[in-house]
Amino acid sequence: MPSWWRVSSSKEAKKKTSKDSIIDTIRKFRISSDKKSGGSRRGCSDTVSEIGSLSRIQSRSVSPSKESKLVARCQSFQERPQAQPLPLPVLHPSRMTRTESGLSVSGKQKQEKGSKTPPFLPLPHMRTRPDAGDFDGADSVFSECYSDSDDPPDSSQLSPLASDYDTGSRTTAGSPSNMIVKDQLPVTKREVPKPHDHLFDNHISSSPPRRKPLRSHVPNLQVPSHGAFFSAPDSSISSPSRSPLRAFGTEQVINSAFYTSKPNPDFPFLGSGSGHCSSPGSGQNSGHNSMGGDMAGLFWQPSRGSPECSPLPSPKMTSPGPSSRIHSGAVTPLHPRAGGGADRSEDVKQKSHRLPLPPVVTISNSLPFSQSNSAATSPSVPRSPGRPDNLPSPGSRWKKGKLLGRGSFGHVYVGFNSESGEMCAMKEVTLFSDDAKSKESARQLGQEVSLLSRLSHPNIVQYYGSEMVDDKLYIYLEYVSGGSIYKLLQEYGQFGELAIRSYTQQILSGLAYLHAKHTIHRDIKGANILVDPNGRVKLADFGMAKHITGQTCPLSFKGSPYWMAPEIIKNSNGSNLAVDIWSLGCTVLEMATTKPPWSQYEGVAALFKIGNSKELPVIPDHLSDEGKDFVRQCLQRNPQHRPTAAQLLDHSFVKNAAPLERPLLPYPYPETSSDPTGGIGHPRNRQLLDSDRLVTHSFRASRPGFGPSDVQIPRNISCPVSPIGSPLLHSRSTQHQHQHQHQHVNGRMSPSPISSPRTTSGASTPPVGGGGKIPFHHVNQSVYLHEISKPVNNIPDMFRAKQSQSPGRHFGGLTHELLHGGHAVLADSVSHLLLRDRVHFKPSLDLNPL
Ligand SMILES: Nc1ncnc2c1ncn2[C@@H]1O[C@H](COP(=O)(O)OP(=O)(O)OP(=O)(O)O)[C@@H](O)[C@H]1O
Repeated sequence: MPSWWRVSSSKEAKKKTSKDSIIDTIRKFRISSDKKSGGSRRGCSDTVSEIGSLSRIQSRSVSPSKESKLVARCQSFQERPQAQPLPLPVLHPSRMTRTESGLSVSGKQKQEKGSKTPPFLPLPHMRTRPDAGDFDGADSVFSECYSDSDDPPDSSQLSPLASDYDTGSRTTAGSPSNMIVKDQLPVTKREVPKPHDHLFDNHISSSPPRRKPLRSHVPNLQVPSHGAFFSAPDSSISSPSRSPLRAFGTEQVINSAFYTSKPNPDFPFLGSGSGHCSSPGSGQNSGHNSMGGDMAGLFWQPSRGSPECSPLPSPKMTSPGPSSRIHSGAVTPLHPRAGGGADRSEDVKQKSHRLPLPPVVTISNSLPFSQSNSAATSPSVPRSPGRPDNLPSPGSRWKKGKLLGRGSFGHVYVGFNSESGEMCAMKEVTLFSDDAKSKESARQLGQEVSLLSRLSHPNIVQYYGSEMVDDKLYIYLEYVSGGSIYKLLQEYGQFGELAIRSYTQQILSGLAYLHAKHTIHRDIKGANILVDPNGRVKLADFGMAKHITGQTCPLSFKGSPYWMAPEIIKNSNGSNLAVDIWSLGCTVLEMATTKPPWSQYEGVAALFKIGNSKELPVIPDHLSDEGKDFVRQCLQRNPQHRPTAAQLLDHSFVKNAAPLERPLLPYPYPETSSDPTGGIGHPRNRQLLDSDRLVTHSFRASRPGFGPSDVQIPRNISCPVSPIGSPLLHSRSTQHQHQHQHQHVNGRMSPSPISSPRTTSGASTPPVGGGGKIPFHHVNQSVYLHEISKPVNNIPDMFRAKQSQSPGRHFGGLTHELLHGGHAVLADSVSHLLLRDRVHFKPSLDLNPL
């Protein structure tokens, strides 16, 4: 590893050569480790994270001053052994230990010495939550450059500290207006912070960073009626502001930050220490390597075994690892448990003690959301009759089970409803009211929730709802038990082409849907893609997602280095949506080789290669010609030349991808179903099948990879939420219903793990009026995919029930939004449906959203 790539604390930087000093400065760009990916950032999420506790014993604790040693982990991928089929090698504990002073990494530890590697995984990015006062970017793993205009900060409201690591723009989503906390419960004045002092105010208190549970400060938090923290469309998510980082092209980075020993005065984050760069979504805990602006995360981290259990310490601190992410502005919310003391591997946990008790329901009837959006939850708003105060919220019925993983925001557990037998994934985030990081965490979470609450697609992890319990925020999500692609790669090695084709097709389906809603994921990579036991893929981690108002807008310097599109690095304008396509191409290579492209390069070198090089990454020979072409299509440096997700669905590489799921129901299934909600056999589902074909995209590309329009067998049709209700559903001929029905059943109707008969992922969605319309232009017609404005059927019954009891309330507030907010989208099938049945469409259907 190049000596220049050493990472050191700010203090040590002074003693270093000018070159190293620059590097330290670059660190402040903060590459947050990815959340889940075992890689880096959050590192090791999943159960591995817990295992990490054990690994810690072996890992060496490194004080911040020894951060430079962390660099050892940032080796080129080439130096690292390929992932082995067996899990143990991968699960090599990473040599990282999290201590009060920071993460310790035993450098290139003996991953190669797998045989000697203890069976325990390394500690995930367990990071001790630093005091605000300690937030000196250099040593802070969380720091993340806030470059994204998504979150334009109100500098006037930021304390020195806050502004310190909110160098960039701070999202307005977290603006006071959107984060008004209502004190609904009697509290002493001392306990109730002034509006401007409140965590959820957009104001960042300048008072000393005392860490008090949010609850102590905010007895009741308001939640928007729609349930989301913020309204995605209205939030700053789509803010055009530019991230400070954006001003840097690769060249700029090199010239200004890397090769220059002086911090660039134009970019505070470079010289002000990384303290300003804290990424809430950076997921240091998950091991995802995401860039929050800290270049320190620019390394491909070999994984111990799973992204969630990323061998890498926090990507931010060390390397971005497979899951390293660059958050251009987030503040990393460290979980109190980030210290690692409480985290243990799942196995260990099960052996050592019982699972955590279900969340205690001291329900605050509100969440830290915008008052403006929380009319329903406002004290002034009459509560639903039949719902007494303090009645346990729907979510409270979930009992917290085993730890699934660790993210930058907190921990994710299995949630189980002993009454209904349903399961979900519970993301537990402890919020504090007195520091900027908590505020930023809330903002980021709100952004993610806001987006997720409006999405409903079989290939996107479904959001169920959220609630505040004491000082903890619980976000309930669809439980995807298979882990991430990254984790699977680390545990079982590269995928076979069949799996790659299937997964890619599903990812594309999710992306097509997402893009149709003018939303960019911005962090597509193996670590953020979950897989269920049936091989169904679900896009997850929308912490960096962004809703855009137009086709293009300034690109934020966010993402995970190795998966980051060149236009982002070069700070050039382009189609935002195209960045996901680039990342998809990288993910395909990741699935084929276990590593992302250019992983042989480190840090800045990798960014430079990606941003300035004209060459294509190495495409493995074992990949079919179709696969190679697909990758080339995705990795076209000019974003305008990249096909859209919808178009790629017609690429021969994925077009005929065979479904991996096992048939769930016998065929033929009942013509009718007694299930009023529209079970799998419900007529509505047959309509859904029809809709699948109706929405068929007849895109015919001239490119080699885009084959003729064969009669396609719908894949991945098991839609948690069917597009029923869409006008399209009724326009299709019924002649193919049975055929589709059959295909549907045999191919994709398996229910998601959390689905009850009613909530089966294949359940249909009740017909609803079109809320938002997602227009698609066709040469001869415009097809509108209407958003579902009625409850989606893949929501656990408990939420459904509550919703009926207290429409508009949040505890369920978010759920409510999902159920009634009118944001669930019908276009769930847009993805795989596009491009299928060309018989009904003319060839030039342009699925690009307006
Ligand atoms: N819906 C889910 N089903 C199963 N496991 C999940 C689910 N969501 C998350 N996990 C697990 O929890 C880990 C952490 O989740 P996640 O990354 O979403 O947390 P986070 O706090 O949002 O982190 P970040 O935003 O930094 O990426 C993941 O790596 C994954 O292993």
